[in-house]
Amino acid sequence: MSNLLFIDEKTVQSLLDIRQLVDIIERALINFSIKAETIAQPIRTVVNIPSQSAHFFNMPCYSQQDNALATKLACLFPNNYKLALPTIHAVILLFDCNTGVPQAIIDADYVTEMRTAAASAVATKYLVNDNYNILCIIGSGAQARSHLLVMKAIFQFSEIRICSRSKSNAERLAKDTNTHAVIYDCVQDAVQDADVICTTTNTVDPIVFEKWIKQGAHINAVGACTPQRREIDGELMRNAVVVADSRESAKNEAGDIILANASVDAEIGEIASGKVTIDTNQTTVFESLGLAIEDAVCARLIYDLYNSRNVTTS
Ligand SMILES: NC(=O)C1=CN([C@@H]2O[C@H](COP(=O)(O)OP(=O)(O)OC[C@H]3O[C@@H](n4cnc5c(N)ncnc54)[C@H](O)[C@@H]3O)[C@@H](O)[C@H]2O)C=CC1
Ligand SMILES: O=C(O)C1=NCCCC1
Repeated sequence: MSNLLFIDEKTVQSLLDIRQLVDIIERALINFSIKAETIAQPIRTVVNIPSQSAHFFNMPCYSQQDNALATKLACLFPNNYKLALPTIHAVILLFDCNTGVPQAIIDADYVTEMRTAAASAVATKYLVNDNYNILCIIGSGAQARSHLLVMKAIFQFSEIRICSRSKSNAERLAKDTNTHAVIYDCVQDAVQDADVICTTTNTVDPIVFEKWIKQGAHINAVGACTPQRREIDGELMRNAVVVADSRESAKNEAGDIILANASVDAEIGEIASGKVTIDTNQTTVFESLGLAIEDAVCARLIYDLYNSRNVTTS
């Protein structure tokens, strides 16, 4: 194991380009949905830590065409905000596909933030109504930040709204990301007439309701990744066109779907590949659970770029 690399967060940040990231995530989502035989990705295991309302995820994946064999280990500790610590900490372990030799341990906090936003960008590309104007980000944490950065880089919105329970956090996020944003602390007001809504919160109970949103809006529902949590109200989930990153993950992990008794109409990879077509005049929800393949392709890209550029920033 003498060549095992550790690639730190700063180096990861210097290597990843948003457009390239969105492209590889789109390819990964397509392969996941239509070339399933070349990918091995069991449903992730989740170890619960009840004393902290926390979860420890193990997310393994092998993708033949991406030359990627990796697992991500991620901790979700929602109470960390009390300690001014990030809620999610993650590392990816990358292995050589031919020999099983470990190649790298990669700090995956930034990867988790950006690849999730990239998946939302792919969903938005295929599900948003052509005449979109207003983006509304709900939440002001790590995912809110990455979603703002990626959405701004990929789409042209005429108005950006950030909604957070604390207006000062939303203002800070706008300042940090150099975003001219309208700030809200009321979700009902913030989502009114919005064309794209990204929910990026740790809430347990629904915060977005059908009667508040515009018919034909597109929602990237990112925050509710366990069967007990939901961000989107049941009526909206049952009436909208629901697109998931993975049907199997949705069935096992998505509180928004399980608790609403809603169904998944398609996987985003099926739509991006052209296998399934969706009428974008309908209200759509992209239910994002987060897939190990997204992390595996990022890890391979980061490792290859690191070696080709021989970057050392630390
Ligand atoms: N779909 C995916 O692939 C991924 C999903 N996630 C999920 O995204 C969520 C957010 O993650 P981070 O941004 O890293 O967390 P964070 O802790 O940095 O941000 C969470 C935000 O939610 C807000 N919030 C919490 N409860 C709320 C409520 N009841 N109403 C309104 N806002 C509320 C907080 O104020 C904060 O702004 C987590 O629940 C996590 O499980 C995280 C990574 C990947
Ligand atoms: O997909 C991921 O990565 C995560 N999803 C749920 C929360 C922890 C990280």
